[in-house]
Amino acid sequence: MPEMNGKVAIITGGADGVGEALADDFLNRQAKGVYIIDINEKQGQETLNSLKDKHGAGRIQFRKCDVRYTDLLEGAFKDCLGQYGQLDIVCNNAGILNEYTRKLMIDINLTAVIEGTYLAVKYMGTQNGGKGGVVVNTASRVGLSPYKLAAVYAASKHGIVGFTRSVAFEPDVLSNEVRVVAICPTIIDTNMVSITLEKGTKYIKEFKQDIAVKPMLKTAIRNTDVGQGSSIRCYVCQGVGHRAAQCPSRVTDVNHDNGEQCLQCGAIGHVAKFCHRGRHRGQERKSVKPSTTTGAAAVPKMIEKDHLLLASGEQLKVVNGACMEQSGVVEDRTLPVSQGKVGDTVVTMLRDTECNGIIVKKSLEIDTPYLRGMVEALCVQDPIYDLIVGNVPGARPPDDPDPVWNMSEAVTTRAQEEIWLSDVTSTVVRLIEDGSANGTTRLIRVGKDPVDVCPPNIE
Ligand SMILES: NC(=O)C1=CN([C@@H]2O[C@H](COP(=O)(O)OP(=O)(O)OC[C@H]3O[C@@H](n4cnc5c(N)ncnc54)[C@H](O)[C@@H]3O)[C@@H](O)[C@H]2O)C=CC1
Ligand SMILES: CCCCC/C=C\C=C\C(=O)C/C=C\C/C=C\CCCC(=O)O
Repeated sequence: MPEMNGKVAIITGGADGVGEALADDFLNRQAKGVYIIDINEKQGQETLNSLKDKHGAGRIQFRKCDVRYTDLLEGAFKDCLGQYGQLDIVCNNAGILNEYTRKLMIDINLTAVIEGTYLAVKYMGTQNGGKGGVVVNTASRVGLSPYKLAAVYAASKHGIVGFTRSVAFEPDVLSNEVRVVAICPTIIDTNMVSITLEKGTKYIKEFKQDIAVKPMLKTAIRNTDVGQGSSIRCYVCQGVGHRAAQCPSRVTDVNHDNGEQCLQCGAIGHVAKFCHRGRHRGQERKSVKPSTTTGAAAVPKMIEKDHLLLASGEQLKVVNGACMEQSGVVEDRTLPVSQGKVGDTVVTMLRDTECNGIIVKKSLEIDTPYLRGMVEALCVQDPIYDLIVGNVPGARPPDDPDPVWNMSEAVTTRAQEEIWLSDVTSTVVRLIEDGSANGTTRLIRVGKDPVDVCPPNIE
């Protein structure tokens, strides 16, 4: 994939599991160099050799280092820069799950991630001779909500999430042109799972009961030999005897070329979340028609798996399938979900690239990090979020919310309003309660266009 072309990445905890898979993926995407840091020398050498066999010797390095020692970690950063002359991406990924060694776990999972982030700013920052770059901190699903079977681990991951969300907007970090993001995966069948269930927690029985009632998680670890030690197992295909880096099934996975049709640009060979064509040109996307022209036919009736079933019978994929549990409950905080305001009401909003309109419960004016001003909107009784901002003119891309937007200070100056509204003046729309017996909300189009009332049963 071209976007990694010529980039150099450091990956901590890269000898195994998620880090190893990241290394392999970056190399497949034509990264210029991947520099693996890991405390496990034997595993590191093994991974180094297998990645060299696969990708060639010059593009992969391994350095034994315990991330808890910041001076040693800094030595590795310097060595990487010496080897490749540049650094563009830092993945602070090393982590453990052991509820019996609490301080150690916080040191590795949280403190080392914090130090690794500041080292990344120091060595990639534009004010320090670098070209800027990206920091990717590996948190977890349990960094976003409580997890009673691994409380200290969950605390360390909550710490990563809180730190990442804060440091990303630290003035020094912004001015150095370093982006800082976190990833929050749910359970992945790496050695971490088998090791944890062997000696990292006393709640093995509870964990097994937990996953037994969660089909998605059960699938994710379906072949883990709990308590059988750490035999080499591929977490991609679940097969024994090879690692993810050597997994034959990864070839298509890495290229995202599985014959599926992209909902954004219509092309075959990639899915919407990997679509680059539509990325900053939301208006070209064609998965959902603009709201006011669709009327009742486009009103979502119910969620079925990862689709909205429309009254017309049409099915629309509304958000990434990964966020839909089989129960139909949407719960994935890794989506671009933010707080926003509709009038004076604080709402949870989703910046949804699979949608071309705006969906609100009731709205006159919105104020969010992705879009502000009067909007044309589809009114739905129970949307999956109070406010969904699709690919309407003026909407910022999901990975580029307004960095200075602050909910508590969300006030609009007249000058700002004019700028924000410049794109939408032809169809300024008001949502009103029509006061009819059934309480139906109607869309009333005002502004430059003649007044036009949408079908009454739009809910
Ligand atoms: N496996 C899972 O279900 C999930 C894992 N994660 C996170 O993903 C990250 C990677 O985990 P996995 O690949 O699953 O585990 P893993 O155990 O397969 O890999 C972790 C790597 O980190 C290295 N490491 C541990 N302590 C270190 C230290 N002090 N210094 C340097 N390297 C060290 C290990 O040697 C190992 O190679 C961790 O931060 C973990 O918390 C997040 C969500 C789910
Ligand atoms: C208590 C034993 C946990 C063993 C799992 C091993 C590693 C997990 C690493 C994580 O980061 C955890 C990710 C997800 C949590 C696992 C199950 C969560 C069930 C969460 C839920 O209730 O949906």
